[in-house]
Amino acid sequence: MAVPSEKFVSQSAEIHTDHPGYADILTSEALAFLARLHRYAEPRRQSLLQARRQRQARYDAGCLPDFRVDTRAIRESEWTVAPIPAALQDRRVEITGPVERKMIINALNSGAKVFMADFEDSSAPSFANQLEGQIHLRDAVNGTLEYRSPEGKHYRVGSDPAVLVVRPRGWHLPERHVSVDGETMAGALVDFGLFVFHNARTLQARDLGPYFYLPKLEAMEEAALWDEVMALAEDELGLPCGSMKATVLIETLPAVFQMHEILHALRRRAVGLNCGRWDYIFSYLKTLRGHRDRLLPERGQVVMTVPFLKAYSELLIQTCHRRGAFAMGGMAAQIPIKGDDEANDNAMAKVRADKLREVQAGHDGTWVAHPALVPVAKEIFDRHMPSPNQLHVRREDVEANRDALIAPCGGTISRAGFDNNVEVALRYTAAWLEGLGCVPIHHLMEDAATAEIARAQLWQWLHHGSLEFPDHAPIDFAWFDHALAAHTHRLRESSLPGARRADDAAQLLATLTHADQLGDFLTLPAYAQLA
Ligand SMILES: CC(=O)SCCNC(=O)CCNC(=O)[C@H](O)C(C)(C)COP(=O)(O)OP(=O)(O)OC[C@H]1O[C@@H](n2cnc3c(N)ncnc32)[C@H](O)[C@@H]1OP(=O)(O)O
Ligand SMILES: O=CC(=O)O
Ligand SMILES: [Mg+2]
Repeated sequence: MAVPSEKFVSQSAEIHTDHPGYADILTSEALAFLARLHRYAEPRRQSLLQARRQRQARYDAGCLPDFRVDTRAIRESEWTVAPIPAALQDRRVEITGPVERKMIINALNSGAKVFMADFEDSSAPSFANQLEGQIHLRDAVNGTLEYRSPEGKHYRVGSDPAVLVVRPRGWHLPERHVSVDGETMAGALVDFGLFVFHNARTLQARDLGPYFYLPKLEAMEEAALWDEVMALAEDELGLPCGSMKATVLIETLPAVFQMHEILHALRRRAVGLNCGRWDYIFSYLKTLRGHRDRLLPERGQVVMTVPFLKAYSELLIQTCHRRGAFAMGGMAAQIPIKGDDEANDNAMAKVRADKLREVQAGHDGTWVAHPALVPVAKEIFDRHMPSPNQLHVRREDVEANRDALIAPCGGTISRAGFDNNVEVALRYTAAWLEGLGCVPIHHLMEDAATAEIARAQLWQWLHHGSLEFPDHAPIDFAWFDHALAAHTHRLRESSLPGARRADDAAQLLATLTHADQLGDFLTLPAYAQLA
């Protein structure tokens, strides 16, 4: 049913929506709060994004990332993060997922210690998705979240739910439906601002946060801006300073060289760092896009035991534990496979091996993508981590070695690996344009980060030229164009997620892959086409 467009105006914050149900999220007080956050943070956000571009220009000109000289004192002096709240002391298994009503209930009831409600990698940020997510989270915090499926199954949050941690969008993404003083707001501040405005006091009254995961940071100054935004919000909402807590995803290559600095910038509220391995691999590709000697092989070969990823995860553990913060592991891409026991056993064995590596290396917890994986990961962490965390594992054997962190990664590019990247990038982008931020493809969880790897690898392999498949056939644009046309046809004719947007996704992928420069984010041009 068509509903009239509503327009809310409050102290220069303007929002357009066709859904009357958003009125109790987009109250004039909430919009005024968003406007204050925007005015405080926007000039700095813009200059931080500019600093990213300047850094990348230096890498493109041949420089390699390294530890900072000007922040040596932070790395070398002794300090720790502020005490960590009781609710976050044991994070052995964290489930992540989009902010969809049924999935939130399932995640909260999954037996995981933490649920990361995701406005980021697993969300296609249509205004409807983001605002409905806010409604669902508000209902979850108020204890009223329920869902009745079309089959009549009734979903309700149980008595011992996971602790809620929210991941807003990264600093780079705009929210074009919200403007202040004629400027488009940052998606990050809209997600963060609406969540804290509606829930912070309720959570605080229950000694439960608000708690956040902060994605895609590249520098300590970006962490400092988050710290100040949270301090401003605490002040505005009457919360004690430092009551909002943050776990930072170390998922960009520049950030791995500033882990102490990032924790230091957030030290009154930092509780840990997380190995966001998929964006980290994407960032390795993007940061080193001009360096032919650092091409990556096909995605299946870039596993956590290759030298540059092993060095990253071990240095993260050492850094966190020296500072009294938790070192969270990351996401294995395997999900349960229905109707094929052998394939499912193999997938579960891969998840188990990944979690065993993490707990034995010293991680304090890990991520899973699906409720059926909670007991799998929990069993491993329970067996190898009897205490709530392993802050005592100091990993003093680990060396902060720049060359190890950017070590080239040997391997091959098979036709199947190339073809899989075309299929994943296409199908994910098409599903995203339909409003789905996470989809299973060939029994793997695919989200924005994994799709970024797929399309960045295609660009890298094609633009560095003279690469060959193992049978010596050239890896060239003719092969790419042919594979893209074949997958687009197949998707368009299917009933898979993304079928309706197959052609739009194909056009976007072709443009990005043929472009002279590797685009910063797939989701930026795609956002222009998202409803
Ligand atoms: C790189 C990163 O950033 S990783 C973090 C971001 N990525 C994620 O969070 C991944 C989240 N996972 C998902 O979205 C899903 O698991 C998918 C898309 C991969 C697979 O979803 P589906 O195909 O629906 O899985 P499946 O059919 O097996 O689901 C079975 C049940 O589990 C539920 N479920 C699946 N994944 C989740 C989850 N992450 N959280 C809560 N519930 C879930 C389904 O809703 C379904 O519930 P129901 O039985 O009550 O109907
Ligand atoms: O956000 C997590 C990642 O792996 O990327
Ligand atoms: Mg990520």
